[in-house]
Amino acid sequence: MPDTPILRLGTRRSPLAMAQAEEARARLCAAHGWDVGAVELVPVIASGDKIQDRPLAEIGGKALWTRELDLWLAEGRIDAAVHSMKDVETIRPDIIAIGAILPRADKADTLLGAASIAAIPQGAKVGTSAPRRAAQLLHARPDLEVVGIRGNVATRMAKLEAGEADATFLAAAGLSRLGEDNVGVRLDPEDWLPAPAQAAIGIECRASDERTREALVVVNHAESRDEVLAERALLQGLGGTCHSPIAVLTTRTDDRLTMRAAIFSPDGSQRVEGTASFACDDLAAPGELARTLLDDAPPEIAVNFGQME
Ligand SMILES: NCc1[nH]cc(CCC(=O)O)c1CC(=O)O
Repeated sequence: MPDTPILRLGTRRSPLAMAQAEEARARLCAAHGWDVGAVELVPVIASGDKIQDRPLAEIGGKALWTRELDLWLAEGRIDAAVHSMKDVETIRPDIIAIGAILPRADKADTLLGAASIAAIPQGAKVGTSAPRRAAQLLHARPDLEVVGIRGNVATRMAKLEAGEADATFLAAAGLSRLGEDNVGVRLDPEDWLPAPAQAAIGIECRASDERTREALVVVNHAESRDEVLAERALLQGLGGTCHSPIAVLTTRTDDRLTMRAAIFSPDGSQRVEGTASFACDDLAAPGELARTLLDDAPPEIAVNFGQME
């Protein structure tokens, strides 16, 4: 093991964050031929991890996951930081760059507690704090009751066992990265649209740090990056915040992306959907799709859009 690591990689401390950081480390070491000691994992406690009992949207949004790691990056205490790109704000500080997007995993959500959305018993309680999952569910099943549920994957599964809810959702990617591949039912992303950037792990660094940028670009997965940047451009165009129910599925054929996006009113009663097909590096096209969706959106939807984070 080298005495000093080549790269100090910051991460949140939850089991899922640590698993993602291990994956990032393994890919970096394999790509560069480094031994495992070359990448030091530096666990940092995020504000979002300290507050577990209130919905994320209520306590300050996505910045709760990035603020501490951003600070550690800015101060040079770490060289890079691993994130679930789904949790990273659309607009980032200028000093921070996305150095790599790792190969994206399964974008699907998993349903726990019922065999399908249709099979959830009439009037049942479904636990989720995600505006997209709540609105998409109520759109299909207005009879159901959505109850807030937060915490890491293990906590949420325990809350389901304890009867706090009859069913809940977890991202298939998170479950699989925790080795929980055999729980629940995978919801086909064509029918149940995922969140922007779901299942994508990003590694950020200081924009000015050429040495780290060169180290990270080697593990960048170009196709995944195209999708993630396109979905983030859609979010930016929509002025979406953590209160905005936004669902999107991007698929690729050769060098073109096809994006299907839907926005909802929080109670699911209103839904607007649109599709666009564009060259994989055309980041203006998702912005245009966003404008089309907003033009069609009734006030019940629009109220949660068109804002900055
Ligand atoms: N909202 C929390 C969150 N952020 C990232 C994941 C894991 C899935 C991913 O990598 O996108 C999860 C858990 C979940 O949604 O079940």
